[in-house]
Amino acid sequence: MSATAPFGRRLAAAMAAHGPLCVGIDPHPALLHRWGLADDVTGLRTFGLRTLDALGGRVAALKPQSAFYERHGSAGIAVLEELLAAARETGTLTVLDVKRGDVGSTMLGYADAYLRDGSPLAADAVTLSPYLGLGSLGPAIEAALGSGRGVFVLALTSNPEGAGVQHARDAAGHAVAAQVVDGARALNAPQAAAGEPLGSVGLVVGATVGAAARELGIDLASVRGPLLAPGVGAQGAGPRELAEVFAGAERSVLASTSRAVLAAGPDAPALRAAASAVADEARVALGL
Ligand SMILES: O=C(O)c1cc(=O)[nH]c(=O)n1[C@@H]1O[C@H](COP(=O)(O)O)[C@@H](O)[C@H]1O
Repeated sequence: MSATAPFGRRLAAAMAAHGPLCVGIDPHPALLHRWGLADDVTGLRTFGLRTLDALGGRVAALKPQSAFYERHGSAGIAVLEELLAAARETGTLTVLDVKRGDVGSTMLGYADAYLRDGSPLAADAVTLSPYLGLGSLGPAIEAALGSGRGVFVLALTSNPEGAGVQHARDAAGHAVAAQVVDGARALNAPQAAAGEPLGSVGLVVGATVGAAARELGIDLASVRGPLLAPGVGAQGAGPRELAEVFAGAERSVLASTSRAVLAAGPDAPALRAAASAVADEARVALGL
């Protein structure tokens, strides 16, 4: 499939081929230590490249967590650039987890950094935060859609603190998260009308959020875009939670886990076995 095919189409094909799992590359200091690596840029580089080597071409997507690269300064960013380039070579989809959100004029800068052909930090998709207003993300969303890339906008996050903001309702009783969902649905409408299996504007909906979507009157299936579901594994969600949270929207779910798989490393077969077990559980839970 061409690299410029829409992100949603490319992701749907990767999920059909490898199962509905994204593995996060989160080089926590404790994981570097566990893998027998130093908490420095050499350790960081080895950690990411070994994970890519073990899982590249075997999971639907890999999600490097920018924070753990940024904590090593510019040398850490260079390692992230190398990892993204190596993933591009293997054809493995990358979701760069940066959770950016700023005024529109500044979003242009982030769009250029992460969503432009030829940028050293270009990924297939990025995570975005809509709390300066979904409309402020416009420049990044336009850049993504114009270059066959995608975005995942935070809607219902996996952390317990998210509810205070995301469940808040406006005077008409419409929850903040529901407004994010409405925006994503509208942005995906042209791709849905064109018959794409998934739109390129995804949402983040934690696998830990329980009945929140239903209680807030949100129809997740109506988004017609991918639903990145972190919280699987270390944050406590498993197959039962995936089935409960995403009932009716199963085909859109990209379950996401980081530490639960990474802790099986650094041995490549052990990493593969861990990822494949979580992918199988997710597939069964979602009835796919
Ligand atoms: O955007 C994300 O991926 C994300 C959103 C969210 O609501 N919750 C969440 O945990 N994440 C990210 O997903 C990863 C979860 O890692 P584990 O808890 O180790 O599986 C981290 O990189 C988080 O920053």
